[in-house]
Amino acid sequence: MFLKRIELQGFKSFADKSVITFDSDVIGIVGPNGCGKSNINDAIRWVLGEQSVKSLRGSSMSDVIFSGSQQRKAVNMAEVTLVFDNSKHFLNIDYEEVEVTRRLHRISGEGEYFINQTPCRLKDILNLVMDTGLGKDSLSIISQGNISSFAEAKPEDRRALFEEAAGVAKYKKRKNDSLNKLNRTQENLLRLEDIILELERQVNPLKRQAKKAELYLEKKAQLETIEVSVICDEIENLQNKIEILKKKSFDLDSQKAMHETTIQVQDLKNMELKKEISQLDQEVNRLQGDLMKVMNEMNMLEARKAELDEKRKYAMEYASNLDKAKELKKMLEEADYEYKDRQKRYMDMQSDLELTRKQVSELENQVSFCNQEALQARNYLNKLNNRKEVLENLMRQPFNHQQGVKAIMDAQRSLHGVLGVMSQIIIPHESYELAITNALGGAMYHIVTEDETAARHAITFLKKNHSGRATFLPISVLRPRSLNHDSRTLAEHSAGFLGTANEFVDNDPIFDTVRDSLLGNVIVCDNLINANELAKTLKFQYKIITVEGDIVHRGGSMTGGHIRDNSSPLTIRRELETVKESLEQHTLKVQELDARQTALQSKRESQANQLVQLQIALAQLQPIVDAKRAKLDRLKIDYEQIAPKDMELDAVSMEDDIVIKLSDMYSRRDDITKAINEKRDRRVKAGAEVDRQEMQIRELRRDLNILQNEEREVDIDKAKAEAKLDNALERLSGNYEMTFEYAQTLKQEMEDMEQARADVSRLRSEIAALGNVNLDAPQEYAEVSERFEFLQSQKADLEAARAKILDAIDEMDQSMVIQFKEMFDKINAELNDVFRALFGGGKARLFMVDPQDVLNTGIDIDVQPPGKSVRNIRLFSGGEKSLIAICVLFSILKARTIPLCIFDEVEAALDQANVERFAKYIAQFRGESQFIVVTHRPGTMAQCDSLYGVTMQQNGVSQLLRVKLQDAIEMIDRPKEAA
Ligand SMILES: Nc1ncnc2c1ncn2[C@@H]1O[C@H](COP(=O)(O)OP(=O)(O)OP(=O)(O)O)[C@@H](O)[C@H]1O
Repeated sequence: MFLKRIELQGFKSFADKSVITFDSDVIGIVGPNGCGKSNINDAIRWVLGEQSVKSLRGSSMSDVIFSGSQQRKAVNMAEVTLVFDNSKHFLNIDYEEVEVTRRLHRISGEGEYFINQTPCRLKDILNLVMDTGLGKDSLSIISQGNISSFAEAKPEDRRALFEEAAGVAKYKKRKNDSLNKLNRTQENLLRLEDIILELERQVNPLKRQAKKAELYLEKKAQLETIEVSVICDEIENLQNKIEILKKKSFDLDSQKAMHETTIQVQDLKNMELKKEISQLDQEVNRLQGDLMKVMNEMNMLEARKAELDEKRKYAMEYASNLDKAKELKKMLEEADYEYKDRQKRYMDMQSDLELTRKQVSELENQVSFCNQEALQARNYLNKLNNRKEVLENLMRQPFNHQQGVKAIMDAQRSLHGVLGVMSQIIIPHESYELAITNALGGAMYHIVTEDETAARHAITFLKKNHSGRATFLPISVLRPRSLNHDSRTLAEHSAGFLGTANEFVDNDPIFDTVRDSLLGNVIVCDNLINANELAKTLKFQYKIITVEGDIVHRGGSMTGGHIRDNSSPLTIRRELETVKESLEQHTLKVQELDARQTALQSKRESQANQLVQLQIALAQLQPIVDAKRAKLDRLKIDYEQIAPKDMELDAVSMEDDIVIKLSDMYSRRDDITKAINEKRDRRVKAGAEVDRQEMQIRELRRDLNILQNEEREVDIDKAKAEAKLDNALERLSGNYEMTFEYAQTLKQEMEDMEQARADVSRLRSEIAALGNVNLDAPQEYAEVSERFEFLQSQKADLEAARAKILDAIDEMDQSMVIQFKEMFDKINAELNDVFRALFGGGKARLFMVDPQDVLNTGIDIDVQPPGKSVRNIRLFSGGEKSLIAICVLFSILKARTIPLCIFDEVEAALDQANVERFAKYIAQFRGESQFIVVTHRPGTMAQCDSLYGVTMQQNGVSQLLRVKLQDAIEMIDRPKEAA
């Protein structure tokens, strides 16, 4: 005996607490239709965990709670308890007696489960009865419907019964759990794979972006290191330059001040000279007045003397010889005095005349030489002016012979990215113009553009306007060229090597690439012999040019000679500068010569004038001297004729003599004339000095002008340098947020600043070539790849888990196959005997529809009752079908002990004889299994150890009572109402 007791309260028709105590193995439950017998069956299944409302014959779980009747109110809770004897440990629990309770509350809908009055989960109850044969799918609780549906069921549906019998439910459940787990794992894996795929899609582009960003940052850092040093160097150079320019400006200021002072001093001197000239003029005027006075007095004295001489002549006619002699002697002495005086004056005048004549002739020579020099200088000046005009014309129209270049440069403003023509972009160092001209050759007229697009637009422009052709140099695609390291070393150790052509030009740094591309690998040599030698040494790999413009081409061919007009845009600029310089010098020289010429001429004129004056004076004096001489001679003769030999004459005093006065007057006249001449001479000299000074002042003013221009240029250079300095500081603060002082602490010493600049522009173009850079990419990549790796490892874990689950399922499958097959064979072995016993002969056999697939195969039955050939179970009668099902049920009970079987009118369809066979067969299991049989059939009742009657005395409420066999039979036959 397994089930000891059932306690029901509020369950279906059992409104009151009802307790059924079982004390035997075969118990019959009897009663009229609808009294509540099957409700007992339902109650047992309900406690054992039935969840199907349908199989509990309701539409909701609350239908199991007593719903009231005419006399009774509905109750709010249903509770059923089963009490099991577990001394044989059918239930997997250590208790000897097990009490299982289920409770349901109508209002809350809440269900409660208890094992031995301890609350538990439904799952615990299901686990408790699992594989005991008491499961809801087992044949332990069989109703009439189950029996008839067994025959009708599909082979696949029948399988559950055998699985329950084989006790593989736990495997199946575990397998189901494992499969669910597998499904979840599979779903997780799929989800994970989707995410991994998505991440994979992100990872590679992010990796590329991260690499690009790292490259960008690396190049940026390199650029910063180099450019900061380059900018620092630039700033230092500019500061030095500004300092030098400031000093130069200061020097120029001082020079200017000196010039201005000198001009002031010269002006002052000139004023003084002019004052002197005016004084001299006044003095000359005064002297001329004096001269007039002297001349007047002289005339007066001459007249008086003539008068005196007349008087003497008259007196002499009437005087004695002695008196005559005295008088003659006096006259003789006067005449001698006069003659000597005039003679002396004549001689003095003559030597003055000679001296003046010499001076005049010398001055004439000087004037003529100066004239010649001035003429030559003027001619040369004209030539220079003509050349300047030609060169300026060429400078204004540099591309007259290059139609395409001219068209582009005329339209430069409207064409984007056209930067200029090579010949305008680079400026050769002094005396390298020819060399650079020949190094560039035709490339001198190539047009530099920012990039290929600009060049393409310019070419389209030329085509569209039929404006000729031109060659373009897009900076963005040009690469700097240079001598390779070995060649450079060889060249540097060769005679005459001066450098590469790019080292002999100046240009804006933005054109460095173009310059180096065209000139970086062209060598400059001092002369052709050395150029040939060097070409040989370098195996004719490089173009070599000489300072004179001769060329040794790559491969060894040579070009050279003299070009009559060697003007090129590069040489013109220098030539124009030279021409302008010599124009200035020659203009000065001509001015100087002009001033000298004027001074010499005026001096010569003055001297010539003086000479004429002297000649006139001499010519005037000559007859006077002759007359005085003749007079003296005549007087001497007269005196010797009349004067006695021994006559003593008193000494003649000539103190107050008119002759002396007259001589004095003549001397005074001469002195005044001389003084006048001297003053005039001095005036001429002072005039010349003024002219000279004025010329000097003009020169000083011109120099001052030059200094002012120079100062202006210095100021412009200084302003430019300051603007560049501001720009460099701005670059430092704008690009790198650094002050110059801080940048200096980071500055690295660069061996080759040019190389550093080239590196800066190279790095800049490399950075530009990188295009858009996502600076967050490294961080994003790190995060995504970390997540990617994490998910990969999760995937590996899930795959390992899946493999484990699959292994476990495989193991369970194997156990199930073995266990199922064993039980199936056992049942099959029993079936034939049971069949023969219940059918009174014939044979029956269970078989697997697909023996290859034991885990899923349907189970069919092959029966042959005695004397019948029909084997298909579906073709048998209802009773036969029930009996076949009962046969299978008994076979299972024989193959495997089931502690409790509840049969609910399973034999209803059997005839009397079969009922008895059935009932007797049950009796065979007594001691092994307990049977609770709900029946209407007396044959069955007769085999029961005890019988319980279910009545419904109160309308709608079931009640239980123990009855005897006869009472039971009567109970069934009695109508329900009567009961
Ligand atoms: N929740 C409920 N509350 C009250 N009565 C209920 C409830 N559920 C079912 N019943 C009653 O139970 C009876 C059905 O009981 P059951 O099916 O057990 O009868 P039976 O004795 O097995 O009849 P038969 O011999 O015809 O099979 C019906 O009269 C029905 O009214």
